[in-house]
Amino acid sequence: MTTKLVRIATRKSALALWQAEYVKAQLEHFHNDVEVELIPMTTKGDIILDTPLAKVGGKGLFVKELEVAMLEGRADIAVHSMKDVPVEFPEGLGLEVICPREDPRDAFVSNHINCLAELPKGAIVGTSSLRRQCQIKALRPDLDIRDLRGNVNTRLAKLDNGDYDAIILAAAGLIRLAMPERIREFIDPETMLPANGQGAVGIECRTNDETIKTLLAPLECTTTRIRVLAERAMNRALEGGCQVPIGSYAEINNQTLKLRGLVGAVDGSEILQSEVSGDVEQAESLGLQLAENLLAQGADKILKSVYESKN
Ligand SMILES: NCc1[nH]cc(CCC(=O)O)c1CC(=O)O
Repeated sequence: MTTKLVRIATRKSALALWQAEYVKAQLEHFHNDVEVELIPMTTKGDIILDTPLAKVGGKGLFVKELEVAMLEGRADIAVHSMKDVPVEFPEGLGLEVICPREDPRDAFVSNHINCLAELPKGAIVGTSSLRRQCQIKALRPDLDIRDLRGNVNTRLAKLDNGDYDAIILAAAGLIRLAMPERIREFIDPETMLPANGQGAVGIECRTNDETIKTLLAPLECTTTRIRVLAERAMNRALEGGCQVPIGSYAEINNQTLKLRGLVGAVDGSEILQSEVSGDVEQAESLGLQLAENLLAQGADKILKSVYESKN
């Protein structure tokens, strides 16, 4: 029996490494003839840390270098947080597997306040996500939203330093990094719609690499794939990357998929929302339908002004 080598291209942040180690452990669990090697690399998104992400522009800041490594044969797979993965893939690469989803909700994190609703007037909240910003602003126009960049640990350090009264992070990151106690409140999707794909880990590989695809197959989670497919279809139709004020969230009950979506003005002055449901087999077309509903409400005008303000 010859051992098969699987090389994982990964970012170096604690969360990226956790996700790569998770995939390594899963591959080793399902196959006794694989050897898995991690190839940590630095991406453009990791380097440009002093500019608000929304202004950096360019989709896929965190994935490009990993993709080049696979195309050049220096790595076999890349493990991504689905919400950072652009909707389109380069020629020759594809998303092969979507793993089981962690909690998709946003988390309210603070050292002295219990929940979003208890924030005093004028409190400083850290987030650099336009999606989080617009939803918080719509709910609480009195809050002072300030930019917050960096990986999960950097953001927590800035909170602990007293720069903010509270920060908003994906619950999934805190859970995976073994810091669930940091979460004061899981923010209900009714209050704040998560980003498409939030909490899900995806695996990308060369589309013609049958050996790797066979090895990856057991890691797939069908329900997560369907949910994320619907959420991403909406984003794709709105031509939204990850740095836009767009939220989407799919849930499955029996065979029925319920998809909610939102597009908001960055200052929270306008929030468009819609909801569709249908058979799980229709995941992608439900995503398109939802995007159309939002466009009919004027989502294109809001998104256009967001893109223009970035230039
Ligand atoms: N944009 C950064 C990013 N990409 C994925 C996660 C969290 C984990 C996930 O959504 O799977 C985070 C951090 C955050 O938003 O708090």
